[in-house]
Amino acid sequence: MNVNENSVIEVSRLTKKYKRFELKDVTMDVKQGFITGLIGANGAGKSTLIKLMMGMSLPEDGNVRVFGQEHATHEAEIKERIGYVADDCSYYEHLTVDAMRSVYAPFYKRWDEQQFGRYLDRFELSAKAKIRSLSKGMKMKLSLAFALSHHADLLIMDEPTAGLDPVFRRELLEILSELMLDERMSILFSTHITTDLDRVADYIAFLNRGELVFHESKERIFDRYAIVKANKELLDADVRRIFAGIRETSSGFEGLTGDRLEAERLFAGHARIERPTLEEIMFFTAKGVEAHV
Ligand SMILES: Nc1ncnc2c1ncn2[C@@H]1O[C@H](COP(=O)(O)OP(=O)(O)OP(=O)(O)O)[C@@H](O)[C@H]1O
Repeated sequence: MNVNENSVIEVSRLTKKYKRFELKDVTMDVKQGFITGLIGANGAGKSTLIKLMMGMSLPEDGNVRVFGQEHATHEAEIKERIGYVADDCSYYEHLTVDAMRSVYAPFYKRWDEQQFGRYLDRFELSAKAKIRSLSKGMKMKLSLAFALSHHADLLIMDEPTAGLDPVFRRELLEILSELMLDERMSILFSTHITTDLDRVADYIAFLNRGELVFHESKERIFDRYAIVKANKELLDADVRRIFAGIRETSSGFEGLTGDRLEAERLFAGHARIERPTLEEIMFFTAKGVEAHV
């Protein structure tokens, strides 16, 4: 596979099988200098994909390159350059924040003690606090402080906003925007709170039941997708085929299409055609065309 100069992560035809779940044939990249949001409902496979990207689990098929290299041969160099926030934020609970720092810091050549101190202050975390005494949100902040204190080139966060109050969620998004002022920085974060991405993401990758539905720039997604609202009589078999998901009511229907131009042609003057939110794209795609409400 050719290494794309502009991608920090490239995954190609990635497949991972669990007993009751399969991540199927996923090909995508994470572009350097941009924020990529990974969206999908609970259980869609976001953490599975991130763990494969991190080299923490091995695929049945396909391959992963980070900074153009493979984990099998360059694990230490790759890890050094990634700031990782896991979904479970697992630490040695009996340690203090400071003791945890002395376990964590030696793994990173570019560990920056002052930077870590600044983040602890910013997040109002005490170095003396026992980790077990921290709330879920505070542990997430601590995890972020660690991830941001070794001058990583790539930040990967698995559901960083889950369990956080709206004030800190907004602060996190501000931090991400600050980080992006360094144009070499790249960020991938997964979330099912899609409103977080409306503001900051440049690219969106959408996983549904283990399959990549799209990976495109946010502008392109909103150009391409549309919600059509019309009377039920217009919903014949021919029309159904343009929808990724349909919600029917007693008199009308709402449908999501990935082909706005085709919808405008078919429904000219007979339907309302609106711009969907990411949440609506997720909802309708997960429901599919057979859904009735
Ligand atoms: N180690 C494992 N063994 C077996 N099944 C697993 C394992 N890890 C994940 N799964 C299953 O794979 C599916 C996808 O899980 P995953 O955690 O990747 O989803 P997710 O999109 O991150 O969901 P959430 O938003 O709930 O965290 C789930 O059905 C989960 O039960």
